[in-house]
Amino acid sequence: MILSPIQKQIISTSGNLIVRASAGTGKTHTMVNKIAKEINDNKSHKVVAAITFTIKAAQEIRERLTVDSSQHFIGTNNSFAIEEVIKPFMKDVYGADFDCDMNTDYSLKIDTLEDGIQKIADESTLCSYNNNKANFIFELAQQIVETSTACRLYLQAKYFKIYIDEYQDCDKDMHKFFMYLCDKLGIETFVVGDEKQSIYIWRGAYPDAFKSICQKNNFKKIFMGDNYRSCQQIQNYSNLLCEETRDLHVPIDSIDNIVYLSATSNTWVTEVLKKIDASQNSALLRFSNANAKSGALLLERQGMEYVYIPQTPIADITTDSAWLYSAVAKYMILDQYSVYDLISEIPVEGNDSKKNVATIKDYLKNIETSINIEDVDEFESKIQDLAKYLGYSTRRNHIEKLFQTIIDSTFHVAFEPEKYQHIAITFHSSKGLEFDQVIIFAEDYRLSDMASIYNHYVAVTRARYKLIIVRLNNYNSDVFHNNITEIISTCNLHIGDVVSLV
Ligand SMILES: Nc1ncnc2c1ncn2[C@@H]1O[C@H](COP(=O)(O)OP(=O)(O)OP(=O)(O)O)[C@@H](O)[C@H]1O
Repeated sequence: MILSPIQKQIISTSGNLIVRASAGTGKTHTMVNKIAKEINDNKSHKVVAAITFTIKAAQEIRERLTVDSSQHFIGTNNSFAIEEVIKPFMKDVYGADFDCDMNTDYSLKIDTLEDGIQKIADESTLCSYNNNKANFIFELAQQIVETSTACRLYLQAKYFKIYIDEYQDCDKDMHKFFMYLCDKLGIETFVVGDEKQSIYIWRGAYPDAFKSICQKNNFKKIFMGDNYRSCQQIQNYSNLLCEETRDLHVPIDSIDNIVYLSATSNTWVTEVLKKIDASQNSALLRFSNANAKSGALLLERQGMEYVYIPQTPIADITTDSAWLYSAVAKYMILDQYSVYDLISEIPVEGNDSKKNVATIKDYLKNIETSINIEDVDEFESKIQDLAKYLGYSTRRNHIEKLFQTIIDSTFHVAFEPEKYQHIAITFHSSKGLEFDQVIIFAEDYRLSDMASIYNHYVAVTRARYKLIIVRLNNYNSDVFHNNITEIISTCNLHIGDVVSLV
């Protein structure tokens, strides 16, 4: 892929930099190229930290990097705070009692920093606050970095640059921590994100933090607006949703790529199927799993095979063994997933895994045998053997969820959604994905606040060339309709100028 001039400019800009990147602008591609270049140019012994929100995104960066990244930290924001600050330096601030191995379990809740610290002392477990607007891990990491000289010297001596992806999803505590590393410790920082794609405000994400970096004098700013994914009409529609991008609207001749379809709950399926090209892929994106599931069923009944991609029982596990459950499930379910794939998922940021392939294979064979005889006790003990070998702890209820995920084949599609041409999922799980055609429902986006507008923006920008917005005859759809009409009218346009009304 040839880099665009703006992508090249981002790669060659040194120093602190914030990139505001609209959907489909190739931000991951650009960040990976930038990291590779700056690692190559680096003449010191120092390394970089590439920080993302999910293990999957971190793996994607590691896989895409064309340079040796084994000495560098590539991992999630939480693992950075835990592995680089809390685990090594907690004892420096809170005493030798904290020189211990720590697990994480974010389903365990506490109310205060003191309670959380006590939990670490008593159970060696890092948990999370009941109040999801506050972040225990990053509050603790902040305390440690501010108090421990050794911690500060360590970070300054080790890192020449920190890259943070999806910054709009950072909460206040993460933002404070990362800005401390940048402003107080002088570690060069690159952040990329898009406030318009902030779909986690409900769980503490604070897009104003991202916007506030744009006001900082010590950061250069670049805006990426060229969407390589969506056709011009879909770009226009998405750009009209937020004030900052409204001036990117480009007049076009045809408005057939977005269909705004009024229907009833009895007629929408027939009407949608008239507009969908069966030979191209498509996704039905809904707010709730229940609606995604029932929508897929209705579409399927009328002859188009839509596969509902469910949330698996293991998806809500929040301990640090979560990756292991997911990897074991993939190993058992997917033909193409090998022991090497499982090993590549071990979250050992900055270090190559030293685990023995043959040993892991033996453990996996034992697990497979226990599944074949459907013996959950035996399964538990075999999972425990593997987890212990890899240095992880397990819980009975999590193992039961894993067992259920593997033996109930209805969950298997969730491990290879790309195999299916037409899928139905929640729009939260569509983040980062793209489809030729996307079907959404007006009732899922009231557009009465920024959180709802951002949700709509993310869903809309998943589409390459066709977007179908279904307007059912109900109150929420009417609220959507009134708000979208008003938003579009602020640009002196009428809804019929922007979408094709059916
Ligand atoms: N310079 C380029 N030339 C052509 N295509 C590009 C270029 N950069 C990115 N693309 C393509 O644009 C699409 C969007 O890229 P990518 O998924 O990396 O964007 P993104 O910014 O991460 O998107 P989002 O934030 O919406 O998930 C991809 O299909 C990618 O291959």
